[in-house]
Amino acid sequence: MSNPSPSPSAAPVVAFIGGGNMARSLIGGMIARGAEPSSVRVAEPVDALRESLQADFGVRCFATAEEAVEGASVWLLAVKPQVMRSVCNTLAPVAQATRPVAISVAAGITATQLAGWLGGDVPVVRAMPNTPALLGAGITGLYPNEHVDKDQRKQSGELIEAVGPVVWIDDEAQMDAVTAVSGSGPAYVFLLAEAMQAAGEKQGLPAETARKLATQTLLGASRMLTELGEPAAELRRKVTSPNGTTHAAIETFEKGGLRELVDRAVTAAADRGRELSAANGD
Ligand SMILES: NC(=O)C1=CN([C@@H]2O[C@H](COP(=O)(O)OP(=O)(O)OC[C@H]3O[C@@H](n4cnc5c(N)ncnc54)[C@H](O)[C@@H]3O)[C@@H](O)[C@H]2O)C=CC1
Ligand SMILES: O=C(O)[C@@H]1CCC=N1
Repeated sequence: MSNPSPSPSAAPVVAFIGGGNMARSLIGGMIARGAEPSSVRVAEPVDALRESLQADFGVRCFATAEEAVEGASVWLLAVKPQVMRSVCNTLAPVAQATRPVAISVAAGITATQLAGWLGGDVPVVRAMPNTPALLGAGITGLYPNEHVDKDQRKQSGELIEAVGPVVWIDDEAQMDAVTAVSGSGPAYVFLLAEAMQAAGEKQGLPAETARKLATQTLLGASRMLTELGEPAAELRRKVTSPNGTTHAAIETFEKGGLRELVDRAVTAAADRGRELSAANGD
């Protein structure tokens, strides 16, 4: 009997350079959504990380970037910004010979820096995903440089869409704002969860009860935000009875300067992105 399904070889071979937290989230999301493990190759120097990626997802892992990129038309650069330059320099001869599209998730490192470090004129897509990608619930900002053609743009978008929606950014300078809002954003929510749990415990709740109440509340509120299509301010208004309990809490947040504090935190993250770029040179 003939097999009508398309051959797995139709999917591009993707080489991840770096197999840490972000790569794990992306790989986990891709595999859970049907990517063929044999089409994913990972370079990761840490033995334990290679072993766990191989065991958890069935992907092929290598100790060096040069081995991982063999036969890959898409490279996903997922190392720390501080080591990106040396990793790209190592791969430059292969990039020039094989002309892959290089997708970088590194905060702050610009497309011009990446293309230059890879030997010049390389198609580069800057991507800023976030760790909920692991559950297919990520959001990713994407910026293509001038060497990315229509097919590569489509291919990059489809690859990342496996782990959540994408937004294309026209002005690369805005990638630092994307990083500060959604790239780092999950950590802000986790901090809020920690604070709500601790406050609940201080009010006398057992730790596990406080954790359940805080986390399920964040889940439910996030679902309302994403599924009901109502503005956050309107949803907040509906919880807040005049002179009720929520009113007392919200007034405390407002008087304590929560909005200004969030603004300062997001500005600090965006500034740090720009510093990372400057610190790593041309
Ligand atoms: N963690 C997050 O929420 C997000 C991270 N990012 C970006 O993702 C990148 C990676 O961040 P994380 O995954 O959090 O860091 P991580 O430290 O968990 O992962 C980086 C991995 O790269 C490996 N590595 C170091 N040198 C290497 C080399 N020469 N070849 C191959 N692998 C090498 C390290 O052993 C490490 O496992 C960063 O550039 C960061 O800006 C972007 C969006 C969100
Ligand atoms: O903290 C960082 O620098 C990375 C980029 C966005 C999330 N984590």
